[in-house]
Formats: sequence, C-alpha cells, structure tokens
Amino acid sequence: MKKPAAELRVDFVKGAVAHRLRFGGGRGQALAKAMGLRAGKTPMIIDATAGLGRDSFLLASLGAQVILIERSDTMHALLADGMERAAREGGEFQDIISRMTLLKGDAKDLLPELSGDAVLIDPMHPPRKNSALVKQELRQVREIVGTDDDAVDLVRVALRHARNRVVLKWPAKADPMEGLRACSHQICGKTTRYDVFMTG
Ligand SMILES: C[S@@+](CC[C@H](N)C(=O)[O-])C[C@H]1O[C@@H](n2cnc3c(N)ncnc32)[C@H](O)[C@@H]1O
Repeated sequence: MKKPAAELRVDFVKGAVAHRLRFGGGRGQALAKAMGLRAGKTPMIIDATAGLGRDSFLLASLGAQVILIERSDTMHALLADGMERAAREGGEFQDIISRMTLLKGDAKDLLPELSGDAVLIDPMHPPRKNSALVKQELRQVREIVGTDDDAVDLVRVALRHARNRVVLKWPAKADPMEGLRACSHQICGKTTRYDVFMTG
C-alpha cells in the first residue's frame, strides 16, 4: 500500500537542511559560488522565490544577509512557522535566522523597492519526464503553487534591479530560459545548474 504523504513542513533543525549545514562544504558549494560568496566577500542577497527556504538558509548559514520573498500564502505561512521554530532553538540556528528577513508578496512588485547585490530565482521548474524522480516534497510544493509561468518576467525585473548579479537556478540539462539574453557564465551540478547574469 502507498504510504500517505507526510504533511509538508519547513524544518531547518533536523533532516536534510541540518545535514547540509554540517557537511555541505561551505562557500565552495555551487550555490554559494554562483551568488558571489567568497573569502572576504559576503553579498547582500535577495531570494525572490523563497519556497521552503532551503537555499536562503544555506546562504544565511554562510554569513549572508538574505531577504526572502514568497507570494503563496500557504508557503509563506509554512516558512514563517519553520523560521520561528528554528529561532526558538537558539544558538547557531537563532543566529542564522536573524540574518533572514521574510517578506510576503510578488517579487516582481517588491524587487524595485529593495536593494540587493545578488538576486536568486528558483522558479517551479517544468515537470520532469520521469515524475517518479521528483521528490515528494517538491510535488507537494507544486500542488500548492502550480508552475511559475511568469518566471521570465521575474528574471527581467531582477536584471534591472540587482547591483551585481542575478542567478537563475534551473535543471542541469534544460535549455536556457527562453526570452532572456545569454547568461554570463554557468555553474553546473549533477541535477541543477546556476545561470549567472552579471549586472554590475
Ligand atoms: C521551487 S520553489 C523555491 C524553492 C527554494 N529555492 C528552496 O530552497 O526551498 C519556488 C517558490 O517561489 C515562489 N515564487 C515564484 N514566483 C514568485 C514571485 N514572482 N514572487 C514571489 N514568490 C514567487 C513560489 O510560490 C514557490 O514557493
């Protein structure tokens, strides 16, 4: 019999996120490099598609100040709850959460009002052919938010407002997002790639 899906929950303290915090590889990780974190350089980051907050948490754990933007009421509430529980844990979790500021709204509207060095965009990707490969959690998020069909407009807004760069997280083997200029460089992992658009 199929196991019932566990309730979707944001948990920074246990599980995959906590594991990555311990053993993830610091500023050498692809996401950190793509966002421009290196020794002596810690950009101010805006995560325009906050989702479950995992990317933001990782970046904040490396010392970056991160503004998270989420437009789905449900995802925003899950994230606010996860951040509150992690802050209550105290110690390093509280420190990390203190570098994360969560906003609710559409990033296309909010980005022009904010100032950030690097903007991260990780839209809901087009469904993969082999849906069995898609993690249960990701399927649950997709059930809540659908697909982000306006992602190209969001990238265009970000390109006008990021001081230093816009980073688009995208499936490693997918074609570049249509309707955008060529990216400045790419950082490729096994399943994910980061298309980096330098703006300044
Ligand atoms: C694939 S998830 C992001 C996962 C996230 N990177 C993480 O580490 O958990 C995409 C999220 O971005 C949100 N989103 C997409 N477009 C947005 C926009 N224009 N403004 C605000 N949130 C947006 C969706 O509601 C969804 O929750």
